[in-house]
Amino acid sequence: MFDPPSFSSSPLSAFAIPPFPVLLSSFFFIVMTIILTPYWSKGVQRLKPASPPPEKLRHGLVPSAFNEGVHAERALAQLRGKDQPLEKYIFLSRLKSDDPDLFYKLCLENMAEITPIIYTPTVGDACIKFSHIYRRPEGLWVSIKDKGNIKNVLNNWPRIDEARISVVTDGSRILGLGDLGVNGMGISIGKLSLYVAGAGILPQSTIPICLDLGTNNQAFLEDPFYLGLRQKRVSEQEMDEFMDEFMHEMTQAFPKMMIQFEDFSTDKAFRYLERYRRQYPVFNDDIQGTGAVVLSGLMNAAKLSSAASGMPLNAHRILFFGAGSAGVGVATQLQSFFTLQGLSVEEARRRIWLIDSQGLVYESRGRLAEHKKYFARNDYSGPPMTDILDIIDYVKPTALLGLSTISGAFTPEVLQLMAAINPRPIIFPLSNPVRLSECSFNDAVVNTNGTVLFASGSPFPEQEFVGRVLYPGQGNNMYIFPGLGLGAILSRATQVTDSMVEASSLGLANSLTEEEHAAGLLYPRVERIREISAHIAVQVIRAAQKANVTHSPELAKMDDSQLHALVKRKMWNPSF
Ligand SMILES: NC(=O)C1=CN([C@@H]2O[C@H](COP(=O)(O)OP(=O)(O)OC[C@H]3O[C@@H](n4cnc5c(N)ncnc54)[C@H](O)[C@@H]3O)[C@@H](O)[C@H]2O)C=CC1
Ligand SMILES: CC(=O)C(=O)O
Ligand SMILES: [Mg+2]
Repeated sequence: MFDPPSFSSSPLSAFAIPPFPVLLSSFFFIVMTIILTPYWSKGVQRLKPASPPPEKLRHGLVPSAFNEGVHAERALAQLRGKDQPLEKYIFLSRLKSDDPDLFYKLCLENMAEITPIIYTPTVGDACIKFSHIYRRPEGLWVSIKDKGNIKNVLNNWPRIDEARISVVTDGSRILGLGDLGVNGMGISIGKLSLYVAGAGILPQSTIPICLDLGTNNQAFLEDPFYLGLRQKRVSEQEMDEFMDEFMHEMTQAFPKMMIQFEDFSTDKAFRYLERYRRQYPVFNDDIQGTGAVVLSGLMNAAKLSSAASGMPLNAHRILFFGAGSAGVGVATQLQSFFTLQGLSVEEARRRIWLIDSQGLVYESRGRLAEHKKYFARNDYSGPPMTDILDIIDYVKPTALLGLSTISGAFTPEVLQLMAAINPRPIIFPLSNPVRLSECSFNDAVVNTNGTVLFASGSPFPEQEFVGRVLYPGQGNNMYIFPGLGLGAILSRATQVTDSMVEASSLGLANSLTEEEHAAGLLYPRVERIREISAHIAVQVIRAAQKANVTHSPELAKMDDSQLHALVKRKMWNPSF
């Protein structure tokens, strides 16, 4: 019998000289490796999915008549073929993870159609059902159980060096829907999709973050599908300790990160904005972003209203229905509407009235929450005034702004009374989502005989009235945060100052085209969001430079047109 040669019989066999055939084949292998390596490595590189692979390599992997342009139309037809908004949301969410370029191409080309699906109002339903429609991980989850170990959780993020912007929620007040616990992740995801679509932020530099600090939503605690901790919300002290660690570790793990706080319940919204805003680049979208977007729309509306009434701009009277983080945030920002007209800050404060769940907010009413004190009236001391009609009669507002979450609170009588005292009443029902809006556009048009200057938080369709088409404005912070965030990132701002927020608002207000002004719009058309965000980003960068909070000396040397060109160049575009 032939015995195969043994190379392993002695401990030194690994060093023994192999027989000739083996030597020959090894030599052949080495030569071929040297010759072919450049081709193989090129081939491997060419197979990388970073840029679309050449058509040749796709041969056989796609059907013969496949064409990207037609495929985009196909995807849009698939989207439109779905009946329910939530099905559309799920379809788009899947598309975003399968093919981000196609997803963002569709967003950019169909902003007015897609924004209400990935954002308000549908994102509200998606958040309510988030634990039921959940498919795959997206974003970063940090829970109270991670306290003391947050650093390691953050370091698990796969693209740590690229991270530039995060939207952080604790889910305690999602839109006007209350405490949705970790289901709030949907709002962080939705806002960041708008950062990408609206301002060209690189998709891979965004991190949606949801903090799991328990929930007081009993139905969720009992729901077997609920994705969060089964415990009530932690105490204020425990949350403070958690937040201090979280914010510190965020800046350690992601030193170039801008942080947007989103949909924290009112007490926490004010608390954590105040606690961190001078230490980290952070802003609160509900307080500051909403303030900026409403200031902008109000500036445009007040001009039209004053043109009809002859009333000077500084004589407007603003009544807020709702005095939470959004109401008080907007009221604070609106003071600059009056100071820009020459009033002192104190005079500006006196142009503003608040209503909360107990009626008109005034000093002698009794104990007031801290955030309401600044705007509490000292010129009324009678019995509590609780009826909105009585309050309108007393204040005689030119503008009525709703941030209350009370659906239908602006009844036909309220709207008619506003129209009776103003040739062009300003009515902004800003609560989200649509079903919580204080009134619909149709109600506002009909009950003011078409004179209303209208903006809502969620979108309403345009209306025909007496042979004219009337357009509703969308007074939503989505017009502000993409440009504000982009400006802050590009200037490497160390803080988001009040002046940067105000600059974003003025930038938005003066971004309307002549055609938009002629159509009576209060906000630019959403299809122009990229252009608007670029314009806002330039104003924000300039404000950051003036406030001396930037780390980008090269931008300071540019004139405005160079800076604008740079901002546009920096915007990511889907390649499809
Ligand atoms: N359009 C936009 O861009 C934005 C809209 N919002 C919306 O604003 C709404 C309020 O948000 P937050 O201020 O954070 O909520 P919040 O719950 O802190 O404030 C609600 C306010 O409405 C008052 N209110 C409740 N019931 C009332 C009643 N029956 N009569 C009079 N006042 C009543 C409350 O006292 C409270 O002052 C939400 O629907 C949210 O979606 C928030 C941020 C941005
Ligand atoms: C739009 C938004 O931020 C909100 O409704 O909370
Ligand atoms: Mg919000």
